[in-house]
Amino acid sequence: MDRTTLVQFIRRQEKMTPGATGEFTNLMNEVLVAAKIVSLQVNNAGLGEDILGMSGRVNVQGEEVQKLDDYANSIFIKLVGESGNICAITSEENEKPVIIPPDRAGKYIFMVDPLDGSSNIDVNVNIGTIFAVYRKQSPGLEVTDDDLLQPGTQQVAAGYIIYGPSTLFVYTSGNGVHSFTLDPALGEFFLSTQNMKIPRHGSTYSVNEGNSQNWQEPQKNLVHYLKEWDEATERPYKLRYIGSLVADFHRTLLKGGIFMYPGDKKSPQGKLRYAFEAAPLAMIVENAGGKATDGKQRILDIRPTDIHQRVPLYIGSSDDLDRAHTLLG
Ligand SMILES: O=P(O)(O)OC[C@H]1O[C@](O)(COP(=O)(O)O)[C@@H](O)[C@@H]1O
Ligand SMILES: [Mg+2]
Ligand SMILES: [Mg+2]
Repeated sequence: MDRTTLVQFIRRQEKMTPGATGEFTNLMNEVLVAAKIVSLQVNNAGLGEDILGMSGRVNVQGEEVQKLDDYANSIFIKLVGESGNICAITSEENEKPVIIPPDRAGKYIFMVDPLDGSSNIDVNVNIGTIFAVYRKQSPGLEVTDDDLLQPGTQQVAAGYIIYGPSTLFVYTSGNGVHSFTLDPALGEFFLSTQNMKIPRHGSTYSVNEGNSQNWQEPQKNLVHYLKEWDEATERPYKLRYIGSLVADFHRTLLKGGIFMYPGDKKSPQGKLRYAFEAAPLAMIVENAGGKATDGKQRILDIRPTDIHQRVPLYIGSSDDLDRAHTLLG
């Protein structure tokens, strides 16, 4: 393993940006410290402090909040919010944006799904954090919708952390996708893979087939096609579905294939959130040579109208996405 640390790597990349002031590196340093703290808690969940189970709260999404959701949310908001580089934070767990007082604010905006894969917290299956960084767009000190509701193309950086057998930090700032592994003994993330590229096509599809009775016909036809035997077009695909977006996406990034969370008759916009899940992963997959759409349009081109907007998500290998779009019509 390369002994380049995550901060060294980010500082080196930022230095290549004309006029860079080091603020971005400072911000990312707070993100990775928050990730280390959450990783410690996740890896020791069940030991000592009672961090498992429900918090008794229901969030703006109408979902029961687990204690680890709340814990991760508080850690990222506190550390990133106090970095001095942020003017606002939006979180899947907070109905309203957290606005930083102007005397302690900076030029970036941080958007976060602090704990992704909540249904897997108490069964010791991979969970994670997904985040995005934007620049403040509006002039002056006030934070406006122009700052909070930006299309994914405006992301300065995006990344995710996977907490599990090893804690991985995967990240892009538009110059390739790079992964870092946490050395728990040293408490440091070290570079493990530079310039990750997703295979042009894979052999797995990833979707919750339990929802199939609510799918529209084109979605049903697509999954039926993927499951049919046809050696000439390398089918059938194998089904792999963990129920943690970060883990299903990470496998797709490494092995190729397609992950889908479609809209359906009950939830036309699907389940996943644009700002905290779809847009960050879309920036990553495109920087790795893959594609991400809502079944029709490029995810990154969508301008959200609400910070908690949901969007159908099709993401993965370029050939598999092209095949899906042909069948979805
Ligand atoms: O249980 P379902 O409907 O298949 O949904 C699974 C999806 O829900 C999620 O857990 C939603 O994310 P949160 O856990 O952050 O709410 C994704 O990680 C996962 O892909
Ligand atoms: Mg999530
Ligand atoms: Mg979450």
